[in-house]
Amino acid sequence: METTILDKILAEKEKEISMLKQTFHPAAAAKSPKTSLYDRFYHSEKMNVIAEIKRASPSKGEINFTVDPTLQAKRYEEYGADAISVLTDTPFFKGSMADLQLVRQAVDVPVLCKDFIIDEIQIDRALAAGADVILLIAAALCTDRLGTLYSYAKEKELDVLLEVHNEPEMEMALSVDADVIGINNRDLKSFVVDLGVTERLLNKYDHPGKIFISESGFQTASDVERVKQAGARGILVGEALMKSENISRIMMGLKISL
Ligand SMILES: O=C(O)c1ccccc1NCC(=O)[C@H](O)[C@H](O)COP(=O)(O)O
Repeated sequence: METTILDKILAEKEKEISMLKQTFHPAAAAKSPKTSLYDRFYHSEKMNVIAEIKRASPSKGEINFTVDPTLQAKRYEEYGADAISVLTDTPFFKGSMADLQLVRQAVDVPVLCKDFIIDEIQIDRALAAGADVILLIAAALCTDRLGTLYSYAKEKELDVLLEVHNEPEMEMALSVDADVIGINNRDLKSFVVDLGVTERLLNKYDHPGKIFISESGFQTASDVERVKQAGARGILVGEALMKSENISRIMMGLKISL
């Protein structure tokens, strides 16, 4: 079988985790009580925007190497971001946990540690760096491990954005009773981005109690309108914001009324 980029990323993560187990010793990091992502996003009257710090990606190469994460995060918050996602993977996205720490210090909105989490120690590290939310990707885990890591994060009072891309992964998310489900429009194996993925899955799975976030590929207000019509209450946007010289204008287009 062909090795995909996700396979390569996960192989790197295994190495990173072995190193981490030798070097990182989690102190009992206490999380300050905050409104949950679910409650925030549930009550909002505008499309919830998770704005991403994304220096590079496997599909696009360099996006913005020279970004100042502190300044970028402050701009995102000022122009209405409801949460900030920080890509902390280094080999493939050129991000770091240091980026996450800087963002944490700069803003009050929830901060998402966007990484490829397959082990509890990565959750401990995200918590220690100040994350409020972690990403779990169904495509990277079997259902049992997904459930174990989901419960582990929740026990530590972290919110979880559980990412899916197709029907079997949506079934996994529902089986662990995830309350915030991300639908990635990008196929992590082929890199094809299609907003129709959100439309198809939300047409099929009608779960009024869940918050659905549509991820990847947003450029214009009409893109956002499409996923709003499908039932998404939030979007996750990286490249369009990272490449823009006018974040305020882009953000205005994204924050449509719900
Ligand atoms: O973006 C990639 O090339 C990529 C490749 C492999 C795994 C994950 C990848 N991206 C992570 C994301 O899901 C996006 O950063 C996020 O949804 C924002 O997408 P965009 O607005 O299209 O930059």
